[in-house]
Amino acid sequence: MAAQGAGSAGGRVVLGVDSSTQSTKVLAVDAGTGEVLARGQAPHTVSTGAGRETDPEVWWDALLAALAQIGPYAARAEAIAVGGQQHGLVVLDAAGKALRPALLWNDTRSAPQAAALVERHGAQWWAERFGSVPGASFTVAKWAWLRENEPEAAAAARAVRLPHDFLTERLSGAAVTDRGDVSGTGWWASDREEYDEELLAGVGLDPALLPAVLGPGQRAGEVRGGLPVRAGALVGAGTGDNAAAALGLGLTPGRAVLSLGTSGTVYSVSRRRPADATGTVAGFAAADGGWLPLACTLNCTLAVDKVAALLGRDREDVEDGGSVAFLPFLDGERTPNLPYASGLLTGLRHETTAGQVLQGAYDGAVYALLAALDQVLAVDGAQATGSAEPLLLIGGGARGAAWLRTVRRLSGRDVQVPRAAELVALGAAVQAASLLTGEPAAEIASRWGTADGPVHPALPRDDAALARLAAALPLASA
Ligand SMILES: Nc1ncnc2c1ncn2[C@@H]1O[C@H](COP(=O)(O)OP(=O)(O)O)[C@@H](O)[C@H]1O
Ligand SMILES: O=C(CO)[C@@H](O)[C@H](O)COP(=O)(O)O
Repeated sequence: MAAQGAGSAGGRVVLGVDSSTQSTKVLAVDAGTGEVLARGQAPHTVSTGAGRETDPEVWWDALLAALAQIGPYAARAEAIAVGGQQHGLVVLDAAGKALRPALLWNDTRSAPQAAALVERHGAQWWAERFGSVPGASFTVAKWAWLRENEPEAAAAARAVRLPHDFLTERLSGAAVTDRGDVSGTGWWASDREEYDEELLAGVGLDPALLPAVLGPGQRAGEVRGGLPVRAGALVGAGTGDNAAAALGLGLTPGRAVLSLGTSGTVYSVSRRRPADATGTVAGFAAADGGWLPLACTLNCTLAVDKVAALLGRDREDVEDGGSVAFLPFLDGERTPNLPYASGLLTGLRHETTAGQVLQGAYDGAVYALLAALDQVLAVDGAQATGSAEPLLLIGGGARGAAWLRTVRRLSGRDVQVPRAAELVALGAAVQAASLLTGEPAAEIASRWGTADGPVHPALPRDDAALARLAAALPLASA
């Protein structure tokens, strides 16, 4: 499609979708100004107990429900794109029906398979070839788990997808993914930017079952008939949720994002391909052609909300002081790689208050993310000039005063909170608008002012709290 530029964008409607762990959000956005015209949201159900699973039909129904909430904008939209939770394993039959619920990124049952894959090839091999050392979250470990535990489901698979691919295919009929999301599978070689057939053969996955990988700016196709979105509207390639938010923010090297949602993530964009053999920093690809070094935790807003509920307190009802160290690893942990860990509370005294325990959970939830911040920024290396720039704080937790104060206290950095609340959906809308007008995504994000918002000045860094957490960590690994 020929580039039309900003002038042609005014008054035209694009849709951005965020299909994350807990819910689907849809924004209808004016492609010219970035004004959010309407918003829809519908919840997902996630299994509890040993695993974390969601039936992909739940995502599709939630997308339809969220679209129903945006009134006439669904039918008016000229383009749509989907940002989705990363890594999830979706196995489909020949008719496109899920053979079993999707195994989600925060399902740690695949930890032994991840460890075996790293053992088989070595961490250095993984880092150099794939940019990441796979942990339990990576799709390749989930596929290995499925083959070992439910071989009949693996054998029956006629298509293997990521969550956002599943939705893109339902919208357009196209079996595609993008380089951002595919980089979290563990079977896409980031050094060559293609599926790694040797690795796929080793894990018994036929490459024919995988979607085609679209490059930046490529489109998946058009919306098929019979859906609430106008038939013929353009469908973007979509991407993983973190890559979508980076697109939405118009992120440039040297600026870091801290996202507080079901997962905690810290990331930046880089012109250099990441290859961290320690496994702390995952070497994802960005949706615009660059790279997205990222560290991710399993225990963030849900863990802190759970602790608040256990204490019978509002999530904002925190108190300073005291001597506790709280590692809220309620779901096991990914950063650091402790999939079998559980929550750990140390330093309790008679004078400890419930508010201090709750504050301890906040501290423990951001500790590892802030520890990885410099490593994430270092990937772009000498060219990264803006490491003193404010941290961008996004995700549901960015709406909370206690989260904001915790990040300022433990990072010792200025923190900027974009006024735009839904950066993943907005990033998907940026991709859709870029497809429609032919403008680069970064120009659209800049015109829309997506990162604009107040900057909260740094607080003196609470080194005592950080030291207590550092001392507690070896106990969680025991
Ligand atoms: N006003 C708020 N203050 C603090 N936390 C909030 C607020 N609103 C939502 N949250 C948190 O945000 C989380 C959801 O964040 P979100 O980024 O939407 O998650 P996800 O993308 O993983 O589905 C909830 O678990 C909740 O704890
Ligand atoms: O696994 C990762 C990143 O590698 C997670 O960030 C998922 O992409 C889920 O995101 P949220 O639902 O928490 O936004």
